Amino acid sequence: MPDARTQEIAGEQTFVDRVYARVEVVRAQSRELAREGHSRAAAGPVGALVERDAMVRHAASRLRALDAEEEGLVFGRLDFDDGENYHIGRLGLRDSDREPLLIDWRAPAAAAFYRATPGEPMGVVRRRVLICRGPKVVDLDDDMLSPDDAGELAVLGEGALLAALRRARGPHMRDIVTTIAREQDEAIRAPARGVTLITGGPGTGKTQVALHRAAYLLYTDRSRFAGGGVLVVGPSTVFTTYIGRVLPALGEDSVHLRAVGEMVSGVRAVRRDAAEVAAIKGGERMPALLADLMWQTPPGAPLRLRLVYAGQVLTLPSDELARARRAVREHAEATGTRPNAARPVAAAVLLDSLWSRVDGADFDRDLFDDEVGDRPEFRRFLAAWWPRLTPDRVLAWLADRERVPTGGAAAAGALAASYRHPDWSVDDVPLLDELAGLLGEPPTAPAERPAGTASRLRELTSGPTLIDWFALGCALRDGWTLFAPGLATPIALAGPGIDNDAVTAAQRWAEGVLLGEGHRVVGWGDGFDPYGEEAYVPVLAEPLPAAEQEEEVDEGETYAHVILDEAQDLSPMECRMIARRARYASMTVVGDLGQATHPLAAAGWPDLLARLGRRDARTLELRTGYRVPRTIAEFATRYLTPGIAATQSYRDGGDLRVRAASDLDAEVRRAVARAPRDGSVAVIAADHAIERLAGLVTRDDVSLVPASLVKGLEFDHVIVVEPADIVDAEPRGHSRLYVVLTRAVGALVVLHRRPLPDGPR
Ligand SMILES: Nc1ncnc2c1ncn2[C@@H]1O[C@H](COP(=O)(O)OP(=O)(O)OP(=O)(O)O)[C@@H](O)[C@H]1O
Repeated sequence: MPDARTQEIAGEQTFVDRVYARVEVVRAQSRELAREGHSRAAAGPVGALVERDAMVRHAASRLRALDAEEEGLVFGRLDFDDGENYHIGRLGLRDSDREPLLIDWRAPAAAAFYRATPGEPMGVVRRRVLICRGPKVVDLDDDMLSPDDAGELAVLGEGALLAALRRARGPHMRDIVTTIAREQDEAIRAPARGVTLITGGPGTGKTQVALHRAAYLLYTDRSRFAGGGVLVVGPSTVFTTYIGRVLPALGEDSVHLRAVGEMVSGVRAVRRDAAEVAAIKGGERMPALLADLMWQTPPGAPLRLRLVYAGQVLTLPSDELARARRAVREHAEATGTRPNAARPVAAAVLLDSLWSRVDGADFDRDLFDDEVGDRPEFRRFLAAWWPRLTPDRVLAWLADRERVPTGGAAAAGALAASYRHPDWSVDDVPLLDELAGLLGEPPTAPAERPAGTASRLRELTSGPTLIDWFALGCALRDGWTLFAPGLATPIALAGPGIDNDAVTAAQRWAEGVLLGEGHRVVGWGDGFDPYGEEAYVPVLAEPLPAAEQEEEVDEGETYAHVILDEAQDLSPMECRMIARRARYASMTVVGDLGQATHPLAAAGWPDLLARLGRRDARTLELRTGYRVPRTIAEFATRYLTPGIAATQSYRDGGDLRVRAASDLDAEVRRAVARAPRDGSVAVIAADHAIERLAGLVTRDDVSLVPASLVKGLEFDHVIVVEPADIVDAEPRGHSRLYVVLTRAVGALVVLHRRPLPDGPR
């Protein structure tokens, strides 16, 4: 006769078998849908494409979700006081009658699974965690929530939680969907709008909450968040790799997960600059400094312009060219024109200077502009004197002390030295991003610009909006066709039959549009439309003053929700880079001021929110630490910044060994050799010591990690080498050591030859 528990397990197994059978049916249906979608597209007309895409996308994502959830698909059950019960799983499923079979953990009905307590049972009498291995139920963990049955429970699902915490850590973080704690659930399900600030000490589950929140938001409003995009930003590539599997395991692969060093496409920076350099690059003065730098004379620009016109030698010497460059900048800044769009302005200013040197009243200014402006030698000079600038090209000028007022010689030297590396640092990335916006793109030249229209189009391409063409076509069809800036297709058509009134009306209308773009039309002339057909093109006057122009909105890469992990460390420049992508986004900001190590880390959360351009946030605090056992946490707390509350460890015990050693290298070798073979092991030391230690850490299964890269990571067994070196390496060395000492899940070995550092004052 099987005991009651075995019977219960068997009962749950029957249910889980039903779920898996249903999964197979749905999987087959999804495959069929995908196949059908493909065959319809192969056979059908173009119109079927849209339908096909929607079908295939839906089927594919369903299939992916089902594959990802193979393990532990069903993990919970709630029994209510009215006799009802239902099961909770990683995804929602209906049976063949469309009745709910399994409730998605993110659904409102599943919230009670994480939140019901004996004091506030929410109608739940029993909360059951199913412990499964694949499709097999191996154990159950019940909480009876009726006060009569159980009294006060310390923690819901304690058995399952302890089992999860004791499990050896691997190279990747695992999701916690089975054991989310109540305070964590409140943070995960907080409303999407505005800013949600989630704080808590090391190991309180902030990263887990951030990732589960991303999955939750996508579940609650998929069209908004999948369409607009969700961005999760982490401190390093090591970190994003470590957490990279959690969202796919939760069935979400549409979230953009990026390290700060990977926010600019084409750049993958992993190296951090020394604190003094990071403090310059990340600082509030940098935007103004870059905005000045980009107008400076590019290295290698020609120093003199010499031309012969009508037998006269016209020369612009270097001081005149410097004056001209200032004039271009003034004009461009007044009209909101960015450097890469300002070459036509540069051409006009140079032609002005050259014209002022022409001797004789018989020459015509327009003819002069057209003739000289189109000369190859003038074009070549212009391209060299006003080259197209790229962010990396301008950023490299920061290494030139003559150009950059950085303060002391030591700081300037350190800044210059930072650019001797062959690669960019993480601290350079926000600067590259800022410059990309500041420099702008050059106006795209029409494929074949008809001769003689150069001067007419010149001002069109120098305004704040890139204008490729603005033309009124009258030969393309019977009527008129109006083309707007940058569009190859017409924005308005009229016809049939061209009469003068219609053309005049169209011109007036076009002039109104152009005025809105900040240009005054002084006449119309012959030109070509985007198809190369003859058309009227507007002859434009100077752009109107900037104040009367509409502000340009550069959409760039933006998201519907942005989640920032380890946000305490974001410098002002990093915040600007993120804020540009979060222009229309709600945000989740996650961090711990006790782990702030960046030299420009914000003094407090209001300060950080202000850097992000936000003011108010709903704040949720996580108080229980799930990673670090108490003994280790207490040791680490001596390096915690005064005034910040220590985290309460959920777990007792922990294995802490602090050993003074006269032969540190021998001690490191010994500690590595003795480290356990199961679970993850790391040796952590000051960055400058890593190369030396590489020869001592000979086991492949032991990671050697520089202190600057351990943020957000965890290991079962941690060996910390020479804490005093870690503290001395940077201004916020105590916080760095605090981060290092809070990485251990099971055991911490601290090896030192120098005295252990004192705590911060
Ligand atoms: N409810 C939970 N159930 C099981 N494990 C949990 C739970 N909450 C947190 N953990 C585990 O605790 C560890 C720490 O979580 P996490 O890394 O999210 O904390 P953190 O607050 O981001 O830490 P840090 O600030 O040090 O980076 C992880 O192994 C995580 O899986």
